[in-house]
Amino acid sequence: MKKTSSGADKQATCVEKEESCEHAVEHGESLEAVQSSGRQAGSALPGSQCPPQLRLTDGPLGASPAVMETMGADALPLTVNSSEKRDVVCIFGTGDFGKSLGFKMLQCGYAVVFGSRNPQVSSLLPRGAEVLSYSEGASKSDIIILAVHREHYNCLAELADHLNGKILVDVSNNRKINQYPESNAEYLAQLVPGAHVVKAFNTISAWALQSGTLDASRQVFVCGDESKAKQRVMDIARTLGLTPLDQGSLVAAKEIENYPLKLFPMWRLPFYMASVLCVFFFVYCAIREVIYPYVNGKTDTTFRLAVSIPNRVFPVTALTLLALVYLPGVLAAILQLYRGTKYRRFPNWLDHWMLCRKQLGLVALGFAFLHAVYTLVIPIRYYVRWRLRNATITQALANKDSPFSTSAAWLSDSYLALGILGFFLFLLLGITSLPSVSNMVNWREFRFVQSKLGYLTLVLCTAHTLVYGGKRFLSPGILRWSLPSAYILALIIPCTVLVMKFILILPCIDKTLTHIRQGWERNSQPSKSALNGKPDI
Ligand SMILES: NC(=O)C1=CN([C@@H]2O[C@H](COP(=O)(O)OP(=O)(O)OC[C@H]3O[C@@H](n4cnc5c(N)ncnc54)[C@H](OP(=O)(O)O)[C@@H]3O)[C@@H](O)[C@H]2O)C=CC1
Ligand SMILES: [Cu+2]
Repeated sequence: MKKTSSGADKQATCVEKEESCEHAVEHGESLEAVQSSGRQAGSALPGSQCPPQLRLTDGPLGASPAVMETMGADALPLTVNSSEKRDVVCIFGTGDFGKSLGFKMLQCGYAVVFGSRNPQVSSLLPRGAEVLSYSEGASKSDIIILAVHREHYNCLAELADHLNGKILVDVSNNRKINQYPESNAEYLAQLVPGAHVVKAFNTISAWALQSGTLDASRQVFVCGDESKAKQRVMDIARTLGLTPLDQGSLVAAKEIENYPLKLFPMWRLPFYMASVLCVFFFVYCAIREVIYPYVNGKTDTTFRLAVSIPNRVFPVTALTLLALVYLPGVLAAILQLYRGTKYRRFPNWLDHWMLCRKQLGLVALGFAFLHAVYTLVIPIRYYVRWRLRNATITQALANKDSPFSTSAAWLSDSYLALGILGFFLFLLLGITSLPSVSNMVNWREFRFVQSKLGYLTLVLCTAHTLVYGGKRFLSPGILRWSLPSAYILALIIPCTVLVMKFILILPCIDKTLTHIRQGWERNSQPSKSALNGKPDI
């Protein structure tokens, strides 16, 4: 989310955020959907990738004596047509990032001029690039990419005259989060006030640019105060086959600089929730299925710790996590109904929870997958084969046969069918949330899959667990030390979510909620806090 400084801006951001949340809540899907529509808008245009491979034999600026060695045979620059006039881009700094970016730009048809402290000794630069001093390089282009560390920006103050009116692209990163009071881009803007500073490319690694493995990091977050300058940088990013995302004014640079330093920010909460659930259910099942039999009958059932108990913990965790994907949407809807307006911020914890729903869903899918694998090995387990054999022998010795029970067959088959269908839809949800797939579907399709199919998955998986309980469900015999089976606990959150959702879609409640989401407010007086831009919570 864009960082803004003024109160009015803050309000705009707040409303914008709630708009997104509102959509998300309305349809119960992940906010990723909201982001995905932005992604689509900013995604690389078809055909904006590097042009067909035609070798450049000579730089557009003429082969200067400073043209350096090649970066290897496969690193030869490729371009459209050497006779075509190409944009000239200047890169300051001939380090790892400068070289890799220059190489990629040459490949994509740009003319590249490097600015270096020592143009004569810079080596291993891509063929076709010219190397000049900083001031000479700056005079060749009106767009200059600074592939230099922030610590060395002070030398740019001397070049201020050469940089006036130019677009300066800051690509720098820091070693620590919030290392300096102001962002590197803002610091640069202070050093060279006459230039238009744009922050971009800091989330792309030099290695990815050079090796072409850009799958993981195609997104380029761009921010700057001058919109034309920003547009030009975004055009360059598109031409390089990247996906530029406009993050607003230069104030956003601080957040953009922190991105590469954050380790899985959106995955932390899902992993934390999953770990807590796993540990809790593992200990719970161990008490019921290992410690209880030992205390009561001195039976050693520790072997259950390897397969039986994990195969209880995984499905129970998967189902609880899946319900936790849909719980914040329901809570947000209730909050909006209670407040009678959508123009108030959700509490931070709810906001954060909403934002990591996609990750929560994917972690849940991982556990569901483990449950499927563990279930497949059940027939080859020694314990299971031993029990089957024993039951058969006992029956044979007693000369008895067990009558076929249609209801038991129905229960077992419905349990399996619900599980298989639930898992299939779960997989479908996971696949459609991948950026490569979500970029291919439109906003309506994405919403349909993540919301309608999502709830259907939750219904099927909850039903799968209910049928598993079957007739034993409420029999007191399944209590051990008054503890019910883990699957009964696992049903609490999913059933609560489904009941709440069911109430929310009742016509009378749904109508009010839809009104609120369309901007209607119960108290017609505008909220004071909404006017001065302060969050309510
Ligand atoms: N490496 C990466 O994967 C990424 C790097 N970045 C950012 O790109 C910038 C450059 O990184 P990288 O190329 O890895 O760094 P390097 O250390 O490899 O290169 C930095 C370059 O800065 C120039 N420079 C200018 N003034 C000085 C000085 N006083 N002392 C030393 N060097 C100076 C040098 O070029 P010359 O000798 O030609 O003047 C040097 O080669 C950094 O801000 C970094 O945060 C961003 C994303 C990824
Ligand atoms: Cu199951």
